[in-house]
This record gives sequence, C-alpha cells and structure tokens, in this order.
Amino acid sequence: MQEEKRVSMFDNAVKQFDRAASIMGLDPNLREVLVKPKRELIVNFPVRMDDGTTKVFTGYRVQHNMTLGPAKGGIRYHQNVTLDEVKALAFWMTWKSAVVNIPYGGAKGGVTVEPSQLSFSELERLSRRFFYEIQVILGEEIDIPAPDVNTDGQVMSWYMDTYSMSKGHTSLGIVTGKPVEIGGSVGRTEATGRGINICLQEAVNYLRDKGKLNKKDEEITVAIQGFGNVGSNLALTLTEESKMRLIAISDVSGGLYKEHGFTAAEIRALMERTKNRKKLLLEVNEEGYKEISNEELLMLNVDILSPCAMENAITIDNSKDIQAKLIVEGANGPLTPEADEILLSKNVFIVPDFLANSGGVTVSYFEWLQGMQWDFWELEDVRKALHKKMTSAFYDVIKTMEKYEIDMRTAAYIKAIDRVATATKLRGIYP
Ligand SMILES: NC(=O)c1ccc[n+]([C@@H]2O[C@H](COP(=O)([O-])OP(=O)(O)OC[C@H]3O[C@@H](n4cnc5c(N)ncnc54)[C@H](O)[C@@H]3O)[C@@H](O)[C@H]2O)c1
Repeated sequence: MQEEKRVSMFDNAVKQFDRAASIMGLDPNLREVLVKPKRELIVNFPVRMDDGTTKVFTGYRVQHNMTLGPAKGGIRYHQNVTLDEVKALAFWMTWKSAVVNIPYGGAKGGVTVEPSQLSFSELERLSRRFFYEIQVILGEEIDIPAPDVNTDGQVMSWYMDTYSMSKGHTSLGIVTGKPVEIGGSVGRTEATGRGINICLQEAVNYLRDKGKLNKKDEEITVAIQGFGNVGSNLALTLTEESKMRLIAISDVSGGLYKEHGFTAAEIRALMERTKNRKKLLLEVNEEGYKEISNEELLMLNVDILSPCAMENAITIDNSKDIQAKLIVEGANGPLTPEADEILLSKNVFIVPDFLANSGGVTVSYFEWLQGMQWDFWELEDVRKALHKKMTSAFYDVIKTMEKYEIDMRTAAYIKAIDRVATATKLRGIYP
C-alpha cells in the first residue's frame, strides 16, 4: 500500500525562515546550523492506569536552539502530537524568544494522549513519569518547560515537584507557569493579552506618525475574536487603559456586538461569567448586545481586528472581505499564508503572532528570574518590565521593516535570525 504523503509542519515553518534568510543574505553554512534542531528526544513510558492495567505512552522533547540561553517552550498533551509538530513548535520558540530579546533558545514538548480520558490521578502519574523521562535533558539553566495545550498550573506543580524530589531540594527555575503560591509570577495570566495590547497601541502610534491613520483614540474601533485567556485579557487591558472602542468580541459559541463599545466593567463581568470555559453567548442573554457570528465579526467595518482564538481563522476565502486596516495576531498562525498575501496586497498592516503574543514567554522569563533569585516582584514591576521589553521589540522590528522595505512578519524573522546568527558567529563552531 502506498504511504499517504503528509505535509510536514516543520518543512512549512522552515519555508517562512528561508524567505527571511534570503532577503537578509544569510550565510548558507549558518542557515544549516540554525534550521536543524539541536536535540530530539522520544520517550516511550509506562503508566499504571486506575483499573490495574499498564499503558505505554509516547512523548517528545525537542530543543531547537540553545545559543542565546536555556531552551524554553511549553509541553502539550494532545492525541495528535507528533515529532514533526513538536519540532515545528520548538523552531518557532527560538524566533519568538529572539525577537523579544530574552536570553532563551527554543524548545517544545508533548505527549500523544487524549487527557480528557484520564482520571486526575492517571494524569498525575503520566505527568510525573513523563517529566522524569525527559529530565535527562532538562535543567534550570538548560531547558525550562511551561504550559501549552491541555497542561496548566497543576501539571507544572507536579513537574516541579518531581524534579525537586530527584534533586533533593526545591527547584523553582525548572518550569514556568506555576501557581503563584509555589513560585509563579503575578501578572503571568494576563501577560499575553497585555502584550498584544502594547503592540496594538504602538502600531496605532506608528501608523498615525506615518499619516496612515488619522483618527483619535475615541474614534478607533476594535474587534477581538476569541474570549479565552488571550482574547479576554486583551479586551480588558484595551478597555481599561485606552479610549479605543471595543465593539465586538466572540468565542466558539458566537459573538456579541455593541455599537458604543464595551466598558472595562462589562468585560470584567463577562470574564467572570465565562470562567471555567463557559460559553459567552450561553452566559449572556440580556438587552444591549447584538448577536453576530464569528464570520461576521471578522468582516466588520472596524479599524483594528485581533484574531485571538485559533490557527487558520482567516483564509483565502474570507480575507477578501476583511475591512480592518490593522490586524494584530493574538493566536498562533491565525492567517493562512494565502490570506497573509491577500491582506498585504490590500495594504493591511499586520503585526505578526510571534511578536504580538510574546508577552507570555516574556513574563515566563521574569518568573524564572524570580525563582532563580528567590525574590518576588510586585505586579507593577512585572507590568513595567513587560512594557519595556515589548515596546523595544516592536520598534526593533519596525526599524528592520523600514530598512529592508518588507512586511512586519518577514522583518520580525530577520531581526530574530540576526540575533541568533550573530551569537552563533561570535561563539564559533566547537571544536
Ligand atoms: N495563553 C497564552 O499565554 C498564549 C501565548 C501565546 C499564544 N497563544 C495562542 O493564542 C490562542 C488562544 O489561546 P488561549 O490561551 O486564549 O486559549 P483558550 O483555550 O483560553 O481560548 C480560546 C478561545 O477561542 C475560542 N474559540 C475556539 N474555537 C473557536 C472558533 N472556531 N471560533 C471562534 N472562537 C473560537 C474559544 O471559545 C475561547 O474563547 C492559541 O492560538 C494559542 O496558541 C496563547
């Protein structure tokens, strides 16, 4: 039987890299070094199930690049996790850390499992055994995991405890995304949404300076797709800290539209009601809001659109009808490559995902710093440091964009690749 030909996610990721590499004239020898993952670990490990049987699961940890510092990236539990996917995600983490200029390389991990089919204690046994298995390549200054799809503060607590038990002392720096009670950072939960808002505000300032946006904040309208951790925290910081009008929000159940804009108090109330994955539309059935579909939200006549739900939300089919002049990508990969091209040809200004949503990894870095020093910051310190990191990353990419006269996504790649390439050249090839 002929084997089905699959599109490799890793090969696709490398294509984006190659476009930037050719524009910046990257040395082909360096290209080879920067593309290939440094380490790929596959582990098959047994877990005792509640019914007395034993199941063997497969997990991965890939360290893509460790030139700028320890490898950093989440661990996901999902039935579709493959080595190819983990490699691609680790590759992107290298460029995300480099673009926001934190001293980390890129890594990612995963276990092929459907976690909803595990009991709480099976989940704990799987998490502890998996972490123990991959511990051979981890360390507080080597590789620092974090939450990703279907892993959370509880799983991070088990990881931290498992590692600490084998070392004989508490090691806070081994994972980030921990609950605040055991060394997590204040401000981590809101960090990705807050960071997207920082990029959104700076993009508006930039477009105004260039004469491409002639509106006051009060006149600017915004729509946000997705009301999970990322979308809701973006909605909150936007309505709390700017005068722009957020007129539409949505989740998987559909969207809400409010012509005069949502207030911060309304967003807070909606966040409270949709806690624990409750659906937006099912929780809200009062006057004052108009219901719209997710497709309608994307096509609204707004100035700014921020897709914060899932990948491939904007495709070749719906991109032609998008009216927003500025798109700030909150989710990972919300635009297909074809949609990206169409929107760029319509002169839409796009702030790319790995810059816009890097607030999460940035505050993870702050959590790691706090854990390594056993010294914990106030919320205001975290917010101030995040603002400084994100604005300087934003303008570093803008400068690169203007230098090469390219789009912001390619510029972000060039800036990130340049940082890792320069470090690689300075360090040289050992021996
Ligand atoms: N959480 C982080 O710190 C973080 C950091 C970087 C990137 N991201 C990316 O941001 C995106 C969102 O992450 P999150 O943590 O907010 O996830 P989440 O699970 O908390 O929320 C996802 C939201 O998207 C909505 N949604 C799902 N399918 C939808 C659909 N078909 N149409 C409209 N809405 C839909 C859900 O209802 C929910 O409101 C993902 O792409 C994630 O990889 C998250």
